[in-house]
Amino acid sequence: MDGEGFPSGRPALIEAEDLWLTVPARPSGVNPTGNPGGLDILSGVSLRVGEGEAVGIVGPSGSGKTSLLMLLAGLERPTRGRVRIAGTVLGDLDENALARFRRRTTGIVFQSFQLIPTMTALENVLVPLELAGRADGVATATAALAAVGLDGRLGHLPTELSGGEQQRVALARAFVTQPRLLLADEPTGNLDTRTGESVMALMFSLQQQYGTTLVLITHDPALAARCDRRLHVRDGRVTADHPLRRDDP
Ligand SMILES: Nc1ncnc2c1ncn2[C@@H]1O[C@H](COP(=O)(O)OP(=O)(O)OP(=O)(O)O)[C@@H](O)[C@H]1O
Repeated sequence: MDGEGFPSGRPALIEAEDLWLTVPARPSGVNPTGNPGGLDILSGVSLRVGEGEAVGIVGPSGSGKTSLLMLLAGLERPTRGRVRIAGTVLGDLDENALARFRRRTTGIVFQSFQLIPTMTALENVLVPLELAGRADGVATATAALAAVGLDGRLGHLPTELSGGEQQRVALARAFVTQPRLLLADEPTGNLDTRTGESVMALMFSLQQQYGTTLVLITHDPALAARCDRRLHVRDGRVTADHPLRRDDP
C-alpha cells in the first residue's frame, strides 16, 4: 500500500507526499533497487499524521526509517516529493528559515542522546530556549528538568549522568519549547530494559500532557504497540499502516 493510512479524524500535522531519497550508485555498479541513476533509499513514501497522534515506525535494519525521519525533520531534503509540517512546505524554506522553523516546531530525540558534552544538564536544556530568545530560560529549563526527575542534577555534565538520566535530559530539552512535533529515533536503543521503560513512560506522559504529535522509530514491538498507529517500512516503502490504541474501533 502507499502509506496514506487510516484517517485519524484529526487535522494533519504531517503531510508527506511521494517522498524519494536517492543517493549516487555505489562504484561497483551493483544496485539492488534497479535504479540506474542511483540507490533509492526511499521510494515514494506518502503519509499523513494527525495533530496529537503517536505513530510508531517499525521495519528491518536499513529499510529507511531514519532516512524518513531526517526528511520529516528537514535535516535532509528529499530527491523528489514534498514534506508539509503544520501547513509549511519544508522545501520552500532556505536553510536559515528551515532551522528557525525546526526550532519552533520540532523536538528530536536520538538513540545516542546527543547532549553537548561540555555543557551541564541545565545548560543543555537552556540551548533551545536561548535560541528562541526566551527571557525566562533558566526558570523554564529548571522546571523541565524537574518534570523529568532531574532537579538534583542541574549542574552535572553528561559524563556525570547515567544513560537513562542523559536521555531524560534529552527529553527535557526536546519538550522544553513545547514543540508540536516530537521525532524520536530508537530513544531506548542504548538503555537497559527497565531504564528504557521508565524513559518511555515519561516520553508518552509528556506527549499526552502537551498533545504533541509523535513519530517514534523503534525495534521494540511493545513500544510500537503503545502508539496510535504503527507504520511498517521495508525497502524504502511503507508496506503497512495499522491503527492501534486510541483509533481502534
Ligand atoms: N547518505 C547516504 N549515502 C548512502 N547510503 C545511505 C545514506 N544514508 C543512508 N543510506 C543507506 O540507506 C539505507 C537506509 O538507512 P536508514 O538509516 O534510513 O535505515 P534504518 O531503517 O533506520 O536502519 P536501522 O534500523 O539499522 O537504524 C541503508 O542501507 C543505508 O546504508
